[in-house]
Amino acid sequence: MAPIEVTDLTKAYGDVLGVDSLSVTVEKGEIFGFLGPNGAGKTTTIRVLLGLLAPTSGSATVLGADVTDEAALIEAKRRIGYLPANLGFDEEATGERVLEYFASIRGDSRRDELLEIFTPPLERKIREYSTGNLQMLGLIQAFMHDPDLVIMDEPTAGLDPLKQEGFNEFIRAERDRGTTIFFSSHVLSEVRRVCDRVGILREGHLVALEDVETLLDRGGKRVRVQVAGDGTGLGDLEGAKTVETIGEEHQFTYTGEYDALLRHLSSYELVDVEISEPPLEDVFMHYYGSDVEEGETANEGTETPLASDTTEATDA
Ligand SMILES: Nc1ncnc2c1ncn2[C@@H]1O[C@H](COP(=O)(O)OP(=O)(O)OP(=O)(O)O)[C@@H](O)[C@H]1O
Repeated sequence: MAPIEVTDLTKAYGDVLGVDSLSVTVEKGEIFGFLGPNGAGKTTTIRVLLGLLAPTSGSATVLGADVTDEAALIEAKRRIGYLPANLGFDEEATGERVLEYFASIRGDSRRDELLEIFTPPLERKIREYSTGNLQMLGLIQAFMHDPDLVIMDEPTAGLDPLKQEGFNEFIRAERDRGTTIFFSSHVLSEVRRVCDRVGILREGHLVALEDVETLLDRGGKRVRVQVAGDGTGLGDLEGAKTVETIGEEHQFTYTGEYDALLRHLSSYELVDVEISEPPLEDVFMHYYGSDVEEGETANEGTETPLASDTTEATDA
């Protein structure tokens, strides 16, 4: 049985469907990114998987335990790590005390190793912690008992770029040891760097389930061309979108075959051609279409938040 199996899962909050008929399976030893804008249903799914919310219909299992079977779930949770969106640690406790508390429940065989990667100030009280330090403490508690499955809600929120890279390297190494990792994000670039597969959630529905390469392919390639003389008609090609001319350079996003592109370009006198990975916002537009507002997209190479708010909804 796969570490996470979700079948036709629906969670209703009164009239609002947090998740609607969601089916997804996460295989052993993969990093699975659960991507979606605010309100898509990511936190709802995660909370159902941890037994913190009861499904309205459908089913879900984690490490073979039905999430509605309390005894089985308690047993399974010994081998699960969880990083919630809101950590809720005791404000008056020190970081050290928080880790001791979790160690007493589940163990801490990998604590020292984790403290070399993530460096929260353990002697300080939680109320003095910065967002990034709190997140690092949360990551340590999620991994320190050497779980088989780790479920994380927005794990890199608040981490600086260096720590984010440390996190990426760490979870790749964990995956290589056979750990299964499931995490939610609204940042495409983060998911693209580390995940094997991605599920894209929108308004409670799974709108895509892809490996990362396919996800990027669907966004197309970015083509930049400079020609000697007149470039009229450069973007008139099936599969070419968002054609624009900036100075001497013609740019477009291309989702067709290379052959057709090269044949088309060869009819011009080319000065320079660059074909690169799609800007993240093109991938984003492919899946989210009209929901994207202008201010929510970013330039290539920068993070593309689906939205800026990462607050976790509370239970009904
Ligand atoms: N306690 C609640 N009561 C009523 N509606 C809720 C509750 N929690 C979530 N919802 C609704 O369920 C839907 C899914 O919310 P959820 O928090 O799961 O989304 P999310 O993808 O995690 O969003 P975010 O990125 O903002 O954390 C939203 O429409 C939300 O308003």
